[in-house]
Amino acid sequence: MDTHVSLQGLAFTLRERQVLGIHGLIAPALYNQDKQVYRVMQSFHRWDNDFDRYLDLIALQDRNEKLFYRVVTENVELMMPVIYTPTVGLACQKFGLVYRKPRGLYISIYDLGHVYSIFCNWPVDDVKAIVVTDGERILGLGDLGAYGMGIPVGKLSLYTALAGIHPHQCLPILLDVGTNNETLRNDPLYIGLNQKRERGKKYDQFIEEFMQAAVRRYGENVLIQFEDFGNENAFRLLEKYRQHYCTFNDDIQGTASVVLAGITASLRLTQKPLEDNLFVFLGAGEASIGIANLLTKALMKKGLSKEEGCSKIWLVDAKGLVVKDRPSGDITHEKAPFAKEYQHLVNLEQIIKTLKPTAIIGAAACPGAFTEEILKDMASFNKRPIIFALSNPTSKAECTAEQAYSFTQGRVYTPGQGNNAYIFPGVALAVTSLSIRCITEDIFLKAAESLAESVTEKDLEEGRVYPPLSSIQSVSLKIATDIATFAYKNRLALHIPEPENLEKFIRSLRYSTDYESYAPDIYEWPENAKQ
Ligand SMILES: NC(=O)C1=CN([C@@H]2O[C@H](COP(=O)(O)OP(=O)(O)OC[C@H]3O[C@@H](n4cnc5c(N)ncnc54)[C@H](OP(=O)(O)O)[C@@H]3O)[C@@H](O)[C@H]2O)C=CC1
Ligand SMILES: CC(=O)C(=O)O
Ligand SMILES: [Mg+2]
Repeated sequence: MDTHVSLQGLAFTLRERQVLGIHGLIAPALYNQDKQVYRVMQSFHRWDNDFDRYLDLIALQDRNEKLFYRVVTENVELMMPVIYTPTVGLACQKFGLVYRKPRGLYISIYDLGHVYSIFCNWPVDDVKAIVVTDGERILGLGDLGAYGMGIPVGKLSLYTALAGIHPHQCLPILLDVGTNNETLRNDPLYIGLNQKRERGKKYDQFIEEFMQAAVRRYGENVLIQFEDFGNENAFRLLEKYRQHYCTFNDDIQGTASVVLAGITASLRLTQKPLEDNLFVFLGAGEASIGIANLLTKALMKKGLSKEEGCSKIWLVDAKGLVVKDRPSGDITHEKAPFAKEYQHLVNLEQIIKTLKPTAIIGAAACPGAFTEEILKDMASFNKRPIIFALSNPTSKAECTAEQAYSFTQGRVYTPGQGNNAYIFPGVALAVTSLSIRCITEDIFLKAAESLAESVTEKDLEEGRVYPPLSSIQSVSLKIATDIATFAYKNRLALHIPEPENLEKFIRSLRYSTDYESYAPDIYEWPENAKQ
């Protein structure tokens, strides 16, 4: 009963209320969806903090999904920071409080051997996209174990809100292998397994079984987006599965694409060709290595060799500058191509003074690492320094936009959010609409080009290197269409016949927030209920 009553609420017509047997169970007023939107917005603005707004919105998502997506799609700039970063970070930290109605599947290490049967408990048969996490590196907040479920839920909400992928075709999954976060394990509200993280062979078996079960249940075309896995597993699992499954790692590949797009757009302001730039990354993890690799690919497209491309990119990790033969040894396989023959500097201010980069990119979750001195130095070496502070949530950012503007003596512009949310919904839309089974690096390069093209001269004048969030739905559609065109040219799209007009085809598949009719309405609306 409750499901029916809340599904459309006061927007049920009189006839629908009678046919469904819910007449009298809701107040007599007949609302249309516009009026419901008005009520939601009143409620949204009543709160004085975003966490309460988050709770309000996810309660609406549970109650009336179409209304939820209508308000989010119409108010992306206002609502994205609430249902996604930065508020989703806080929501994950407090997920024991947030957890009411489970949205998505929880599969634990104890389900090893029967993971497929857990998939079969999910009541939807035509899932097209899964976002999965094991909760080990939730944004820059570290290991949040089962509390990490907020991330797949938030990401998939954007699949629908930004790309129009049907919500019932999206499945958030939390793989619970324990947590090494002792505070959480002692938290009486914790909802996950109270044990340390499983690692090694058993973990790998679990992931393998998960991948196989996902395909067995939903077919080989099901998209599996890895999100917020710990560094060690993220790279390994991407390498292991990228050729054989329809999968990508958003933190590595989606981030790479969004940052490459931002850099490409920035070059229109600095008027410096890509190959004349020098990049220093703070952090040499999933985000930084992903960006560095795609940037190298873009440099190679400009005619540089791989070595020449890598020579433009310097990494700084927890042990300082990534150089060959440094005392601590440990240059991982991913960092190795970027390790230089150079002295081992550890202090970032000193590194910046010595290397004089044109661009600095922060993805180390070290708040405030781009100090006043670094920002001032960047402004002294460059007329228009390129500064990306990527770490999430905002409390972990290397600097604020305001600091970047004031310490570089620049004008104050409208800050944007350099977030992979500009990329993954468009990629997912192309992949799920046209059955692209292998998501290659070239697809992320194409997505970056497409996103950079969406940046207008007006955006640049206003200091934006990304389109405004208010246009992100049309940007996602353009990215999807450009990827689709590329995929057909390169025999990556399996949907046949190839649609004549790709944009029209993709658009036609998109989710509508209009209500379904549950019964033909034989009654006229009373005059006083009309809007
Ligand atoms: N804006 C966006 O779209 C995205 C933002 N991010 C954000 O980027 C951040 C990093 O994510 P990710 O790369 O996946 O995380 P990882 O855990 O993979 O990498 C973190 C990196 O930071 C380095 N690091 C840690 N402490 C220091 C320090 N004191 N000085 C220098 N380097 C340090 C680590 O060094 P070492 O290798 O030595 O351990 C590691 O290389 C997070 O805050 C995340 O939210 C991530 C993806 C997308
Ligand atoms: C945005 C994102 O994916 C992250 O910070 O992990
Ligand atoms: Mg992430």
